[in-house]
Amino acid sequence: MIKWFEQKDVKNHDIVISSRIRLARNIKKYPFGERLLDEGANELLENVKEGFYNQSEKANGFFDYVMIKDLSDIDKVALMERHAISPLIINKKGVTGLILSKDEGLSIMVNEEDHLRIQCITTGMNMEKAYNEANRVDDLLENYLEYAFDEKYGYLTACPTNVGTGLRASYMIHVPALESTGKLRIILDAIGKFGITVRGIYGEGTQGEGSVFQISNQITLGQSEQEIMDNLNSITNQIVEQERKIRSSLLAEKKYQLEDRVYRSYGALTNARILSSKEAMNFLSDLKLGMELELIQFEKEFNVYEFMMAIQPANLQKNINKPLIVEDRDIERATYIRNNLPKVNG
Ligand SMILES: Nc1ncnc2c1ncn2[C@@H]1O[C@H](COP(=O)(O)OP(=O)(O)OP(=O)(O)O)[C@@H](O)[C@H]1O
Repeated sequence: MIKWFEQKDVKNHDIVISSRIRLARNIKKYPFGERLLDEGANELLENVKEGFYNQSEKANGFFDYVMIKDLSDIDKVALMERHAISPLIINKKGVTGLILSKDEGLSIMVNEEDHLRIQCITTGMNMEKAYNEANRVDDLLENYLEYAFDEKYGYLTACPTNVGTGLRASYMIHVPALESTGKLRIILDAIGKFGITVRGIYGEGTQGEGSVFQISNQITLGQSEQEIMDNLNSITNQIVEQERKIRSSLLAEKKYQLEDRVYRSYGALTNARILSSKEAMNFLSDLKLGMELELIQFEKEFNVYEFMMAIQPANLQKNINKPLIVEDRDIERATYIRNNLPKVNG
């Protein structure tokens, strides 16, 4: 089955890498957060699993279930690098579980910050699809489990910042033109006023890498799901428009400098013997931009974002099938890229 990030031809796919919806839900009969002890957490996990698999006739064969503690450290981090689980659940002590669709687009994290974190990721700018899918799983679980819900406040959550809809909508964007011209900072400062926040490539507390960032709603209370998504869509459309405008003017005014940067990055990727993931991300970001502006063409089609994930520390170790210390990883990363990057045309 193809993964969510392997799908193509979705709106604004060049700039918007993916759309994500996550719903925070809790079950009424269990204590929230740290107050939930292992016994209750185990029972809750079994309940969720049973509820999900019994009600979704398609679940068997389309979804995998694992306890996070049963995964190796590399597998955990590899899933995080592919955005299937959050950094938080990796380090969380206690009983935590994951139900994950084969395409890795739909997941239910159990006993993360909240009892349930339902997440759907789709490729490109397609929040509606992400929302519909997450909603379907939410309805299915709600048939079986009694959620903690208050008439006045909405869904109750472990952290008050998620109360209400419990919804976070987010777009992962690649904005090299805005970043390199210093305009990104200005935009990011301004969008806070509209209740939108910017996070790094792996969410809260992480940095942007290779000009990839995530923008999401901060407010979950006092707005409907549709309002939250409309607000984020309108800001994202403006960011996409600005990024396109700057790309066009760079192309018109600094084509050679841009072309030079793209080819230097290609040169480094195909010749370097040691590459950190940060360096590789920056070079790949230049290639992505170069391809989209038709400054560079490859002999065969390739998805730069998929490549960006493949060279992250844990996924790299999985791809070459051996554990490595940092120094060796940087050498293997350079080798992996040299061996797998397609050749340029002409
Ligand atoms: N648009 C997106 N596409 C792919 N992955 C995403 C996207 N947005 C967020 N993620 C991933 O979701 C995970 C959690 O991100 P983040 O911490 O921002 O969200 P959260 O679930 O809302 O958490 P919290 O409620 O603790 O703030 C991270 O691994 C992040 O990379």
